[in-house]
Amino acid sequence: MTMSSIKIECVLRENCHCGESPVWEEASNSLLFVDIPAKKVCRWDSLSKQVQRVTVDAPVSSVALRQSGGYVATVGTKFCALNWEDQSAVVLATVDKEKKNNRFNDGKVDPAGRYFAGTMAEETAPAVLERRQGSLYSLFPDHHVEKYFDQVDISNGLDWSMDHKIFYYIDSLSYSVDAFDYDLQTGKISNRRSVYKLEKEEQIPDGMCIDVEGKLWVACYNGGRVIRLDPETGKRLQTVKLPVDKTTSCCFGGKDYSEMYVTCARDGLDSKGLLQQPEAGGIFKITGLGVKGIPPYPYTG
Ligand SMILES: O=C(O)[C@H](O)[C@@H](O)[C@H](O)[C@H](O)CO
Ligand SMILES: [Zn+2]
Repeated sequence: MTMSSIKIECVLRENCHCGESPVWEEASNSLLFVDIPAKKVCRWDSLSKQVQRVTVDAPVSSVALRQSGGYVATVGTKFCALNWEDQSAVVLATVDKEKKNNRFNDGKVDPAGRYFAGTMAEETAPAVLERRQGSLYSLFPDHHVEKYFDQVDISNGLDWSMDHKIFYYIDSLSYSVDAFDYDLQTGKISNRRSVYKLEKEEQIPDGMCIDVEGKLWVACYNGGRVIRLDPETGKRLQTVKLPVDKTTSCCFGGKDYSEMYVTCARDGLDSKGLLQQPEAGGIFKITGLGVKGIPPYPYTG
């Protein structure tokens, strides 16, 4: 029998307007993340506890590792390469050129090194935006872009099954976690279906990651929690509540990927909410979950 001793700790009081896209970088013992409206990519060193920040020229919605060094990020409607040393961003591709109010949102690299990311209309307030303006794309290693579908409200969490045969995806305002069959060789998706519908108190599904047992962890915006789902049975297995409401995304990291890191937002809280949740916008670490994650895949282009 194993005793559950879950511990939740705010490891960094960053006051992010909208923290997102946590990614563990094993080589530097660091957590990468972004603050979307602040246009910042951040790197928190878990050993020294120091943060480095790079400011870019548009809202930055996701960051990922790059095999050849540095990072890739989605900035505005551009896929960019980010050089950490000189803080420069080079555009690799642009999407949604005719949609001036759009920006990228969540993104993640697939097991073959393609960078998937979707778009959305810019919000006037959290979850308030022109609907069905977004699309899902991926940047291939040769820098060409493929579009999968349009009509997306808020393109959000994404990950792949352990056998790489399923792609999981969240369009937040559908209140559903969806699955597609995935062809790793070609990067093609097919056969969309829902694997979980959020309950009312779970609020809005946002970022997502998978664990080694193939279960999905979904951060619930306004729900102040991450939930663990079994995509095969459609059942929720676990709820872990956090002391902040606007939980946006999660990833595994730390020693052997046994810790979970959770980002959250400050934007959208009123003055009372800010007083009640002083750590809103910080980075949280959850230990004692008893399940590990997997290393992030690097972009191979
Ligand atoms: O973090 C994101 O993915 C979006 O950019 C946010 O704006 C929230 O998700 C949204 O407001 C709630 O759905
Ligand atoms: Zn998100």
